[in-house]
Amino acid sequence: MPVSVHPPALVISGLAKSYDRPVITGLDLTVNAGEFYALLGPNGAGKTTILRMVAGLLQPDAGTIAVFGTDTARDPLAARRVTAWVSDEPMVYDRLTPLEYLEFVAGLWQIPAGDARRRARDLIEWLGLSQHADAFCGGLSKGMLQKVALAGALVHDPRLIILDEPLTGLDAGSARQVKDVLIEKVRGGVTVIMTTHILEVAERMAERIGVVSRGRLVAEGTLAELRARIGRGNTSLEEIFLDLVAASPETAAA
Ligand SMILES: Nc1ncnc2c1ncn2[C@@H]1O[C@H](COP(=O)(O)OP(=O)(O)OP(=O)(O)O)[C@@H](O)[C@H]1O
Repeated sequence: MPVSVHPPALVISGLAKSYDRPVITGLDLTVNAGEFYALLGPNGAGKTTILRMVAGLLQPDAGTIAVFGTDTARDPLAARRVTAWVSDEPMVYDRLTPLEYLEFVAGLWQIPAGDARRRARDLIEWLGLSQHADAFCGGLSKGMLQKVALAGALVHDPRLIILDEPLTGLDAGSARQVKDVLIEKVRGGVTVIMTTHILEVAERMAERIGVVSRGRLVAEGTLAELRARIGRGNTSLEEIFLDLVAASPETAAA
């Protein structure tokens, strides 16, 4: 099948994954290029499992995932080259400074040393880490490490950024910096998909919102579309979210 000139950033079809029981059960999801998309859902709904499969860290049992038209099973490296994955558990090397860590990651992507140093310095400044650029990561707070991990994920200039709960544990200032970086990226044409339990963040930042319940997408749309779907005007996202999850057949079956 020929690949379209402007494929969506992400197309998931019929995705399924079981652990000791089915967790993702036939998920279809499309995110357009350049979109800011928020994935919401109750604890255990399967959001992290979905994103880990998109990032190539977990093998689906069934279904396909295409990133900018590239099937992640057929050409995982090409898909990873354009994707950034930011886990909710930042993992960086304790005995490296943020600057060294970013240069190391850039090296893995075979970015020339001079270029790597420039990108690393820019990201460190952008995320307000300049004061800590030369301290060992092992001595940084969790919030700072989250920002270092985010910088590490951005160093190869990905076109799709996938983040799992990127704002949890960040103070107001750091959360602002991370939000600004993501908004700036979307303005530059990058696609951002993130999970969040902070509904206000989804409401303010995301162009479209997907609600996952028990491994399925139970609703999707702009805030206005979700409001219209539950038939109530001027309702908060929190109320919409609770209504949608409660009304989903998966919840009713449970
Ligand atoms: N490695 C694993 N082995 C067995 N079960 C798992 C594993 N990882 C996740 N699960 C189960 O899969 C389900 C979905 O988990 P997942 O972490 O994807 O949900 P989530 O929507 O990201 O939840 P949260 O909002 O709490 O982070 C949960 O019931 C979880 O216990």
